[in-house]
Amino acid sequence: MDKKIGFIGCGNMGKAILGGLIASGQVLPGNIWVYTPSPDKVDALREQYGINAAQSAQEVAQIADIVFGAVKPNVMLKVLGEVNSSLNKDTVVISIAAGITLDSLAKALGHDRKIIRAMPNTPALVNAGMTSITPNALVTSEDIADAVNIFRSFGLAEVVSETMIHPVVGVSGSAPAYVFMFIEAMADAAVLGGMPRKQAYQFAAQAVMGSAKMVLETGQHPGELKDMVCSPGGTTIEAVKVLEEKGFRAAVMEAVVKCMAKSEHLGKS
Ligand SMILES: NC(=O)C1=CN([C@@H]2O[C@H](COP(=O)(O)OP(=O)(O)OC[C@H]3O[C@@H](n4cnc5c(N)ncnc54)[C@H](OP(=O)(O)O)[C@@H]3O)[C@@H](O)[C@H]2O)C=CC1
Ligand SMILES: O=C(O)[C@@H]1CCC=N1
Repeated sequence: MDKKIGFIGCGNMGKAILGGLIASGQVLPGNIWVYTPSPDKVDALREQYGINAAQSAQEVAQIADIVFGAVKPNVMLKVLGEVNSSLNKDTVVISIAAGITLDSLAKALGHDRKIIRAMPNTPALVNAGMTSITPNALVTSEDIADAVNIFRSFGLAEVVSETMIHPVVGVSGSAPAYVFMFIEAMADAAVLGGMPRKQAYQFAAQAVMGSAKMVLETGQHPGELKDMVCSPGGTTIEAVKVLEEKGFRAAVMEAVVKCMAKSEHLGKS
């Protein structure tokens, strides 16, 4: 793609997108402009990836065809409002902020602006991201195809209606955090069993990745795949019983429900 891509803000999530995009070869580093308020952080990104360090958010807005707003939700509308007059007529603005609706983005940017609300996740950095894309009515099918290509260059991406955004945050945007906790806990137990820590993380992470791949690639129900592991009178069913007794599934569901509720609350505040 020869479009110019801009990042206003480039912390944990912005860096994951930037790193994934460059690794995919879809966009050349020379076609990417990044601004963050700390010059040393932009310089570090320029050294690591060879991108252009912008002096201001306005500079990114002037140059880029597609501008990522990758700042925290509490400053997103202010930051985008301040660069609005620097954007070109056809620029597509992609906000990745949790809880910031297309409606509030249009209020900050004007109702004639092409806006996409996206919800990515940090595995973008290792080519395994999952992103939802929700365009407003002004975004053309060509712009949508560009956005889908960008997000698919480092994982999976689906266009969804804005009503799906809270489940998306719960089941993919925030989900890496719960999965990392699960990996950490399994590895801690393996360490308790005598395994060296580094090896424990490798075994736990590979088990999670392999299991996820089986769900995605076999099309079989997760319960069926679980049953395939549980030998009668074996080791696994002992572990499964404890997870059921401790309310593992209910805890995960409750956590995701809380996450969705917070996403909804952010959208109203
Ligand atoms: N982290 C995640 O897993 C996910 C995050 N998101 C969304 O991504 C967004 C960013 O989150 P995350 O990357 O975690 O946050 P970070 O705090 O890691 O990054 C925020 C970035 O914004 C920059 N920034 C702060 N103030 C301004 C400003 N006034 N103008 C321009 N840039 C500014 C920061 O620069 P500096 O460091 O120089 O202050 C930093 O680069 C949020 O809206 C969040 O909802 C969405 C999906 C997943
Ligand atoms: O915790 C958050 O608010 C952001 C949104 C999704 C993942 N991280």
